[in-house]
Amino acid sequence: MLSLVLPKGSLEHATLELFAAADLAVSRGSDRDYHASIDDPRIDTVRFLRPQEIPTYVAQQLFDLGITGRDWITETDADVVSLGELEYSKATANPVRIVLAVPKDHPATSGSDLPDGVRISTEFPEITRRYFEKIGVKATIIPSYGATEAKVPDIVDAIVDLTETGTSLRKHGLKIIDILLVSRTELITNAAAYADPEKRAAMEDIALLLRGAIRARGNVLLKLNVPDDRLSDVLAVLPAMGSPTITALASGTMHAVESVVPKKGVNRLIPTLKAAGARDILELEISKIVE
Ligand SMILES: Nc1ncnc2c1ncn2[C@@H]1O[C@H](COP(=O)(O)OP(=O)(O)OP(=O)(O)O)[C@@H](O)[C@H]1O
Ligand SMILES: O=P(O)(O)OC[C@H]1O[C@H](OP(=O)(O)OP(=O)(O)O)[C@H](O)[C@@H]1O
Repeated sequence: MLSLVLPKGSLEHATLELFAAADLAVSRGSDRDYHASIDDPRIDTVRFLRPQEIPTYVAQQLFDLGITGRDWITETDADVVSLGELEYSKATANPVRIVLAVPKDHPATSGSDLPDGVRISTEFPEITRRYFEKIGVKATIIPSYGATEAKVPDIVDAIVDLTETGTSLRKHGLKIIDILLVSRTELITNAAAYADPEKRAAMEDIALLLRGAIRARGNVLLKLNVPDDRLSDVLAVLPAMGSPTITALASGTMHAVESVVPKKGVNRLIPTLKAAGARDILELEISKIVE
């Protein structure tokens, strides 16, 4: 029923991992195969394309559903309907930022400190044009096709580029003087597909599975038994997503406790729970959390 377009390039690997975790594993002949499939009756076709082009093709109804960055939706100004953000980037769960950067020793501390005629290299000429128009600086915008950081200071004075971890900017001795956009990965559709009740229901199912898989990341389920007289001590040290589930056991004077907790720190939490009186502690992986 749905035609789906996924991003090739920076987001490709993380997208494939997410779809597998959401029980929507993508099958294709090789990583050079731009046609793929998902063994799910809600998804008829799967294509891989560059994220820059995805908003336009989704807006033109060539695809019902797509994944791309907010940066390219803004740059292309495509008429798409967002089904919400998905918390992942190339390397982390954090958003990326489109920033204005200059060499570390440059006196400018914001975009408006730059003089008219300043030369800017960028892969985002529209976002850059709108920004300089807004701050009233007449910049010369030079489109870049990659390796943008390497062009300062001899080819251009400053760059507008994407940063996630900041590694590339640091490596090239650049400092950020303004943030033009904070961009997350998004699930997008068009008004026609969104207005079709069957397609909309299918897209909402897919969104729910993807979000459930993201929400589960970094969490585990702890199950433990606690003697009644130690219950308050154990609950005092047990973090919980919401509140823990507590069930009286059929025999004796014990309660069973279940709680979703962050994986980070569980190596300290388990001994602390044991010291507080917990027994029979199980740590289980979680594939999805749908609240
Ligand atoms: N660390 C990252 N570096 C680059 N893009 C990232 C990163 N994390 C997330 N993204 C997102 O991935 C998309 C990358 O799109 P784009 O087409 O510019 O790059 P690409 O296809 O990965 O190719 P290239 O790396 O050659 O620029 C953007 O929407 C961007 O916001
Ligand atoms: O802040 P960081 O974590 O270092 O990530 C950001 C860098 O990653 C991307 O470059 P990419 O490697 O895709 O090459 P490109 O410059 O040729 O697009 C982007 O254009 C930045 O240069």
